[in-house]
Amino acid sequence: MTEPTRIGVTGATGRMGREVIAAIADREDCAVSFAVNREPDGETVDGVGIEPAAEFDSLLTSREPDVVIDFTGPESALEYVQACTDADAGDDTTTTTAFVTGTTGFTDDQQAVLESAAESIPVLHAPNFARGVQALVNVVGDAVQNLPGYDVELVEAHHNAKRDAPSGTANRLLDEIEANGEFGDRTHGREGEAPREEDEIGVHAIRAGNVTGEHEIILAGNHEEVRLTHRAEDRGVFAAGAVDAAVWIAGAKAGSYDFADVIDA
Ligand SMILES: NC(=O)C1=CN([C@@H]2O[C@H](COP(=O)(O)OP(=O)(O)OC[C@H]3O[C@@H](n4cnc5c(N)ncnc54)[C@H](OP(=O)(O)O)[C@@H]3O)[C@@H](O)[C@H]2O)C=CC1
Ligand SMILES: O=C(O)C1=N[C@H](C(=O)O)C[C@H](O)C1
Repeated sequence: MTEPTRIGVTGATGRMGREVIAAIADREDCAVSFAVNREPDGETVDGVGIEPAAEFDSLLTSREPDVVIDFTGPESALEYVQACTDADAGDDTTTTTAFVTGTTGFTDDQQAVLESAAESIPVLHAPNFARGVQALVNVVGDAVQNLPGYDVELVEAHHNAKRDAPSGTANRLLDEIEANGEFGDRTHGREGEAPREEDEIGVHAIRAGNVTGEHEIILAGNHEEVRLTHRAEDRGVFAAGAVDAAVWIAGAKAGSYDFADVIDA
């Protein structure tokens, strides 16, 4: 039997960190190597002790995880990926720790830092680890191409503690929409007196209560309407996808990967 993939978990007591630890516990092909947060208070998550994030670098060298799963924030994700690249000697003397991040809200510059880390270690970034969202990404371009001139609006809804808007998933879907049609500006929310521009894409971010994550693309014209909707019912769906990605990427070549690579493998 092959050795289980050893996974380091950041943001371990966050909404997603907890789900990731639970998802790892559900499987036999992987195990938690260590789990960190910034201010551990002796708490455990599913029996896993939480260690100080300040010790992340030394945990990388002492525990040698195959991969780190990160759901934190853009700045911290970059600090963690940098630590993984720094710990990698680029030869056989150290274990290369791959980096899987589901963190969203990166600026273009921050995204570039993630890309440059991928020159020395395997890095997989996905704004959404639900397989249904990947299916939605795959079909939305076709829908747009088949309905030229239709109005396109995107509505996403999340819990009231989410920081970034629009969501990372919304931005990914918008990129796909724009790559498949002739569009003008993205209009974030709408107010005032003028009707919508024919070619604008309306983008609406709802933040309320405990909503796990919903994305809907509306294509409307010619006295008809198509709605493509994904609704996550439980954060476990994201965690399961991230752990699939971690097991898949362990031992991969340095490079930049996304969740489609995992699904297509
Ligand atoms: N790709 C996907 O499928 C999904 C992506 N996400 C994304 O994952 C990220 C986290 O979401 P969620 O779990 O809901 O958020 P939470 O706020 O619940 O948890 C994030 C954790 O990250 C840590 N953290 C935040 N900022 C920093 C920092 N500057 N330095 C170090 N650690 C930090 C905190 O942990 P502590 O302070 O304890 O160390 C916090 O508990 C978001 O970007 C979200 O959009 C969410 C769901 C699915
Ligand atoms: O913050 C969240 O909760 C989520 N964030 C991701 C995003 O920004 O797209 C994915 C999911 O919708 C949940």
